[in-house]
Amino acid sequence: MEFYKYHGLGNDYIVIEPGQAEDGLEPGAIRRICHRQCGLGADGILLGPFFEENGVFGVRIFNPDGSEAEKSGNGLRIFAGYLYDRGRVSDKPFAINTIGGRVTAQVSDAGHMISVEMGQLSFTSTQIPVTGERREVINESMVIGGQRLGFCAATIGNPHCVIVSDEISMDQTRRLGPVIETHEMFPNRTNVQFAKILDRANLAIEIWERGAGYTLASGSSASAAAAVARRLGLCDAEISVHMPGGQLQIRMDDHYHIHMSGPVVRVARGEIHREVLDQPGIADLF
Ligand SMILES: N[C@@H](CCC[C@H](N)C(=O)O)C(=O)O
Repeated sequence: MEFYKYHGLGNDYIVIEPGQAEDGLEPGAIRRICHRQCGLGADGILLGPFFEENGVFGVRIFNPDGSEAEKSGNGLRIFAGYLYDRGRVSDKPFAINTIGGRVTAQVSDAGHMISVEMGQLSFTSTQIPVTGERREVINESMVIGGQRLGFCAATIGNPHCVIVSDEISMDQTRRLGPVIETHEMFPNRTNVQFAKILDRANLAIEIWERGAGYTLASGSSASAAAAVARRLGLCDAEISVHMPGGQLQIRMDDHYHIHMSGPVVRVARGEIHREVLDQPGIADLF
């Protein structure tokens, strides 16, 4: 099975064309390929392009636990870079369909910089989804491990829970992230961001990704955290989001249509051996 690997600020994805995985990619195969020790290792797999109406490119996005994500900011920037490298798009804007909605991508600097119009972010509980009556999920609280945490929730196609805090750390994110990800308030689970406001144009986040765990960067997480910071009146409309893997630039209008841009790096291309997919037991290790 031929693969291409890229990363966006340390958030790494494998691109596989549908023709290379004729039986599709079942969750066990995804877990084996993404496994850091026994497979290729990745924060997810991008299966595409699927060609849809009017030449729009379609992609399916899988998490390393085998679940399917509706959207991924870095995943989409990487997929756009892949299409550019394969000569399927130029430096003009083009559309990509995800199950979380259509986005517009644009490649620049010979495939090193990629921007995506991510769509419109919403804070509405029924869209995210968050349990309970329909409302905007702003400044709510929950008790996690005996600690009361204030949070906001949002969707840009995939769900996010943003906790604004004066102190953020990898340890806290690794400890509380999985508990919040699977909290009963979030029936589809959630991505989690701990966010520290640096000033009106800069925000730092630590990320726990649904289905992937602790990651160095996430485009949809950066979008959600920036939108929450603006909604709370703490930041302006153009924000640099600082993550352990580097920075993404986020810009939004008054209706939370999000524009994101940042770098993508080509890592490798090659062949995934059949025996990776045949390893018994590995699929349960995630
Ligand atoms: N890395 C991503 C998000 C990938 C999907 C996420 N784990 C989910 O399940 O929603 C990004 O850059 O946005």
